[in-house]
Amino acid sequence: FQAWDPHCSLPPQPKCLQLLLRRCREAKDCAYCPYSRFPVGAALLTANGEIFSGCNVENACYSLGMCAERAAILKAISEGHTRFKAMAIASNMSDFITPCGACRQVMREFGTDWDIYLTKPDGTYIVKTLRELLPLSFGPEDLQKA
Ligand SMILES: O=c1ccn([C@H]2C[C@H](O)[C@@H](CO)O2)c(=O)[nH]1
Ligand SMILES: [Zn+2]
Repeated sequence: FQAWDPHCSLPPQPKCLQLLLRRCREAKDCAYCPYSRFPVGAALLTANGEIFSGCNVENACYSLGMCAERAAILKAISEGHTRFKAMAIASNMSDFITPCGACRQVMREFGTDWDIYLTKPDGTYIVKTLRELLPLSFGPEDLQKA
């Protein structure tokens, strides 16, 4: 199922964006977070128009918990997708949810000019590029500079 026209380089169109926003809210409802009771959902739009979602998955060994954003990226990579257009993130917080530093770095591995939609439960959102979320970042290209 193609959620979005892969030949178009513009941001997700309204219909696709609504789907991306819905998919991150649905993923949040799957969160396994008995320790923090802080459910998060993410939905990742690939360059060919597919959506991969993820939720946070915690563990009795607290440090082994995984964030929703990385769960979505790991699912997409594992199914052969490495080019991403956008990610939407949802939580139950009254403010816009914003990804942790570890997730920003993992997102950055796959480019700096894709869009991250930070949402609130009331359905409002703000959009930031990865470059805005992680300025002066270190990435794969930098390894060639030594
Ligand atoms: O952007 C975020 C912020 C937090 N969490 C998770 C990690 C942990 O399971 C819980 C509380 O930090 O929320 C995410 O998945 N994504
Ligand atoms: Zn994170």
